[in-house]
Amino acid sequence: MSARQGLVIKGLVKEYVPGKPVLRGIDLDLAPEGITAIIGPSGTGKSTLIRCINRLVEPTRGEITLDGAPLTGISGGQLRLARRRIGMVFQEYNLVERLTVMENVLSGRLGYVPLWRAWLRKYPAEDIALAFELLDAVGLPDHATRRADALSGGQRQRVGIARALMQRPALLLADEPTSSLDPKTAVEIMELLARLTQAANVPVVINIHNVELAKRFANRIVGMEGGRVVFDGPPGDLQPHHLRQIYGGEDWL
Ligand SMILES: Nc1ncnc2c1ncn2[C@@H]1O[C@H](COP(=O)(O)OP(=O)(O)OP(=O)(O)O)[C@@H](O)[C@H]1O
Repeated sequence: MSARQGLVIKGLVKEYVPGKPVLRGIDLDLAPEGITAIIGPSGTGKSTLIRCINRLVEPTRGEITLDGAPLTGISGGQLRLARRRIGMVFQEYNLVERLTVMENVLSGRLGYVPLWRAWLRKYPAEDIALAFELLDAVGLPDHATRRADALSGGQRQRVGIARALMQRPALLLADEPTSSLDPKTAVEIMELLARLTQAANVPVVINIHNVELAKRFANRIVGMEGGRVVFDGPPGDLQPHHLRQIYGGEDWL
């Protein structure tokens, strides 16, 4: 398949409980560049949507393709190959706490490196060079040998971003990457994510609660409510009436 067709989602439905859809038919066509922010109230299915894309959650119906290659309807080795092209940044970082920063970053290559090499910690020299480059890029050049559990939240998320980029992904998913961080660190992490993914030409789909951050950093906002997309457009088009529709009520506006 030719490269760079972006992420295409058609008729995506997810029912954790049969007959009770959480996602009720999502259609999205995302360009292979820029940041798309998914906003919406708690429980509306934002995480479910993100996790259907990399198949951490199994869609009930619908199709998803990345650069023309299917992400749905595949399993085993095919799914492993597809997944290694999708980086993921998590709210709670998901680092291996007792391992060093460097080992955590290198683990982004696990889908590419034979298991025996990973066990023996014999990563190819080019992977190690890239890991140092990324540690530098995320502002942690002197932290390679520190254990992950000795880092602050912001530093952990920097490692999480480096690990995701270590995959040389065709798509980066971020599930509330700033929700555990203080407001200043949250902005710094968003700036970093935006800068590095733009430099690497990697499109990002980010699930985010903070509407201001979404508007500041995303090129496109997808507003969800009740398992459906109710707004889809550039940040400048997102008006208070859309926010009322997405979040309900207006006392909070
Ligand atoms: N593994 C699961 N089994 C059953 N129900 C689930 C599961 N995961 C999520 N749900 C339900 O699906 C709905 C959507 O959850 P999801 O986490 O996708 O929403 P969200 O919009 O990301 O919420 P939040 O912003 O609070 O993270 C919720 O009602 C949730 O309880």
